[in-house]
Amino acid sequence: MMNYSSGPPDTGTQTTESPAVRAEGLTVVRGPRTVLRGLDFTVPRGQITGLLGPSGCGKSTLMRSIVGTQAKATGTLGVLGRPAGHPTLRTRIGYVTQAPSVYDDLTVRQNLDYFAVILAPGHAAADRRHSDVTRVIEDVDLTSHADALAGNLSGGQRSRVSLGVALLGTPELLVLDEPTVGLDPVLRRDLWNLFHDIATQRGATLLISSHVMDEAERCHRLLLMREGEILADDTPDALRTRTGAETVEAAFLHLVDEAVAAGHKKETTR
Ligand SMILES: Nc1ncnc2c1ncn2[C@@H]1O[C@H](COP(=O)(O)OP(=O)(O)OP(=O)(O)O)[C@@H](O)[C@H]1O
Repeated sequence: MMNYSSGPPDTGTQTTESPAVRAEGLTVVRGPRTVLRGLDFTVPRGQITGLLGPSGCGKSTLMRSIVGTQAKATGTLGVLGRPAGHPTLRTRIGYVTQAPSVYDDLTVRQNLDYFAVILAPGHAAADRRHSDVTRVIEDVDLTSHADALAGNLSGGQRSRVSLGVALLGTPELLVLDEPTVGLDPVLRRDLWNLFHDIATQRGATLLISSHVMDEAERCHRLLLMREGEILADDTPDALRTRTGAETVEAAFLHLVDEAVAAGHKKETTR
């Protein structure tokens, strides 16, 4: 069960400076394991925050907590000024999981039409739905496949249909779990350009997970994770400067070595 405390009361007068996400002591237990260990962090509004770390470090669990679908999460977790999982957040957050959620027996356009009707039902919204769906198909570069069955698409194309669904409602917060896995370099570049457009032109906040370190360089801020803990919460530049490393990847490895050394030190002084 989700068991977040709500944090400071939501006054409905959040300033643009208040972070999109604020976590204090966020802890998640999955099965016998404590997967997130008392995390404190913020995700600033209108920027791209990258969530990076090795496979199994807890990135998806953290994202599921933010979108309100993670069981056994405790601590304080505020999202867009509400406790995570609050019903009013449903239309304000777009979430794309690693497994594409598309209907194989519908075409790309039919998939998007279906979700567009859920977001904006009624005859009066038909024209808007049509233009939204066409815009999104262009955004995710699937115009030439708009009438192809989703079941006949490649893995990367199916992921882009899922991303399109999340972009339909012009959400304030987009949570994207490894959206570029399996994509070729040109598509990855185009998608990152799209992410930047969404942040700068629409003022949306994006939280994007990846374990590809070169993608870290494209983020405004980074949360670097390891084994359920946050190793660093900073800009790519500040991380490189702080560690004296040339790349974020080298900075991350430096921080891992530091954390391991600190762990050893703690063990030997016990
Ligand atoms: N249902 C579950 N029961 C117990 N442990 C789980 C369960 N699901 C995930 N875990 C564990 O939680 C930890 C974090 O998993 P999570 O999926 O959040 O990692 P991740 O960083 O997103 O990994 P990846 O990059 O491979 O997707 C992992 O060690 C995993 O084994």
